[in-house]
Amino acid sequence: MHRELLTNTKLHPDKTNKTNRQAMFHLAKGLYANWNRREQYSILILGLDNAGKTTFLEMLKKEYSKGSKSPEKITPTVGQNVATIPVNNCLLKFWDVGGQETLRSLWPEYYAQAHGIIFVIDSADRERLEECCRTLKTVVTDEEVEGIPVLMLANKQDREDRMEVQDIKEVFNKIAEHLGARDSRVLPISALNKEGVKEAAEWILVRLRRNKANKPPQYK
Ligand SMILES: Nc1nc2c(ncn2[C@@H]2O[C@H](COP(=O)(O)OP(=O)(O)OP(=O)(O)O)[C@@H](O)[C@H]2O)c(=O)[nH]1
Ligand SMILES: [Mg+2]
Repeated sequence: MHRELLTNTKLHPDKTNKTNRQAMFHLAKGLYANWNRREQYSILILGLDNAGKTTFLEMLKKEYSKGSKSPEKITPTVGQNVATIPVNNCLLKFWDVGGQETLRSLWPEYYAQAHGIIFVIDSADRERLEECCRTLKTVVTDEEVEGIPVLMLANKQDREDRMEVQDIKEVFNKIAEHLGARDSRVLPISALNKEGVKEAAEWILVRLRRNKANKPPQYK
């Protein structure tokens, strides 16, 4: 019986070669696919309406990939804008959601999937600084956001009526104390002039990678 089976399964030398070649091909294909897979992190862009979130995202697209909207075509976000952008051999999937007060109740829906948060501040909007602080506090004290890196962007640095970066840092670093051991930073940028945009993406990517063991990326 065994002998019969063996005899029956004995392959013709040509067939063996073909089978081996096929196996090698599939192995190589699998290895290549795995080797070629990139880490993908999701980043949530938050901040009050008019802070410059969508402008920041469009400028990121301009910096790292093709096809971005020109600033004059950007309108207030009612739903969400999603863009996956390749940065330093990784993929950053940005979720830009509307900042109007009525839309902020939707933010927590995104927390669970976020590997990091970018909070955009309008450096020229003194009147809403208090509202901005309150909003950020609500975000960073949410337990679903616990442990993930938070980058605060003091945007619109090109405006003459902007608040001093040092003053903004003082206010927002106090809130960042809530972040405990988490990585956080205030960076000055001008989304409109594409200044500081690349630095922001690189800063957050380093922190996302550092936090990889706590919140693993997806592989794409
Ligand atoms: N001067 C200046 N204006 C900016 C800058 N970034 C954005 N703006 C302007 O601010 C306004 C609002 O920008 P958006 O990007 O739509 O703001 P948003 O945060 O996405 O707003 P919502 O979608 O309503 O939450 C637009 O008129 C932009 O051109 C900047 O760096 N400097
Ligand atoms: Mg927007």
